[in-house]
Amino acid sequence: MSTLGIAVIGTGKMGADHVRRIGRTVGGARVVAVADPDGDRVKEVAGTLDGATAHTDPAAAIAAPGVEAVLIASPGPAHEEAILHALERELPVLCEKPLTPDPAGALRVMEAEQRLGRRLVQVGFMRRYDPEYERLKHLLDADGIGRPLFLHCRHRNASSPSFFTSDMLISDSVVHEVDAARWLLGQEIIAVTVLSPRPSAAAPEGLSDPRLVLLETSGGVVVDVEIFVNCGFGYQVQCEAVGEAGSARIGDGHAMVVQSAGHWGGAIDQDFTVRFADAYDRQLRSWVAAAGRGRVAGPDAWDGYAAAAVSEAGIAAARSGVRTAVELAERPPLYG
Ligand SMILES: NC(=O)c1ccc[n+]([C@@H]2O[C@H](COP(=O)([O-])OP(=O)(O)OC[C@H]3O[C@@H](n4cnc5c(N)ncnc54)[C@H](O)[C@@H]3O)[C@@H](O)[C@H]2O)c1
Ligand SMILES: O[C@H]1[C@H](O)[C@@H](O)[C@H](O)[C@@H](O)[C@H]1O
Repeated sequence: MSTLGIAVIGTGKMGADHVRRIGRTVGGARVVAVADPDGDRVKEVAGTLDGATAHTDPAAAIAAPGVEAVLIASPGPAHEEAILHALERELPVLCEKPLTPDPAGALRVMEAEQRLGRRLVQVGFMRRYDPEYERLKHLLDADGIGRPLFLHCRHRNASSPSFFTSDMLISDSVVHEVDAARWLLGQEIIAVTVLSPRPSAAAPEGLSDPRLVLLETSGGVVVDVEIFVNCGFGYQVQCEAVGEAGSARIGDGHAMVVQSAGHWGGAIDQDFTVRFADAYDRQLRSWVAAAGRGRVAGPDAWDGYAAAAVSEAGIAAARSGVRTAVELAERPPLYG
């Protein structure tokens, strides 16, 4: 079997994690080039690889010999440029979420794909590959709890990175719930309302954390998302679907409950790299298999665009305090 040569763009926390996964848990692929404007960082990551070239310019990594597919893990605002370089070379892409922070950038990515006449971009909405989310999706698809009415979601991070902004609570964090809700329900999000309580004392100065985000769907379902990125105690992603004939809940993380010395309890994951380890592996395996055939199989640029349009409405709603409608372009036939 031939191995797929991958360029990894951005070698920070997520990029380095993907590089490790490709080496250890994903067969049929190898990293042949890495890029990061931080020269020391990119050399350090390249040093863990056998024969990969290190670049400070993403375009040079994408054009490096042996590159057949591109994995983008740079910050959101840098995604569009790297995707367009990859599409110029007709290379399959796995781009970390968000596809782009704004819908205008996502539309340009879709235009480039439409010029090529095929989909080459997959967005890293890895929750679609999480076994618990998959089970919930199967239940809803099988009408297991009747017609859905609510999704109650909690998304908590132990702490936020230094570069995190109030807008990013929506465009970088809640974007996962936006995609999960669209996928679980098979409906678009049509309006967003954001409530911002008094910030937690643990939130960095100026960060509006936590927030409550209300999403309304085209099918009349209401999705509430508590986003709290400095909760202090760990990483939690929970979702309860309530339907006309029952409810189903995932993300309680009760893999093992210990009872000892007059107490009961278990551990809370501290990080997404632990909670979603399986999902990242399965996402990568699926992308590598499809990319080897020159295709993509998972969430596509339309999904990235729709999520960016909801983020834009959510950011406006948070600033105005007013329910804000989502403006969505017509879905091009390529994404039908
Ligand atoms: N799917 C998930 O659960 C998940 C988890 C964490 C991060 N992410 C996403 O992964 C991406 C990276 O996040 P991170 O946490 O690794 O951030 P990070 O800050 O740890 O790493 C980003 C890296 O990109 C580099 N970089 C900056 N500009 C660049 C450019 N123009 N081209 C290439 N590299 C550039 C930085 O020097 C840094 O090394 C973001 O899109 C983020 O939203 C996804
Ligand atoms: O970039 C990260 C990542 O997407 C995590 O999955 C999410 O929980 C964080 O809130 C976000 O900042």
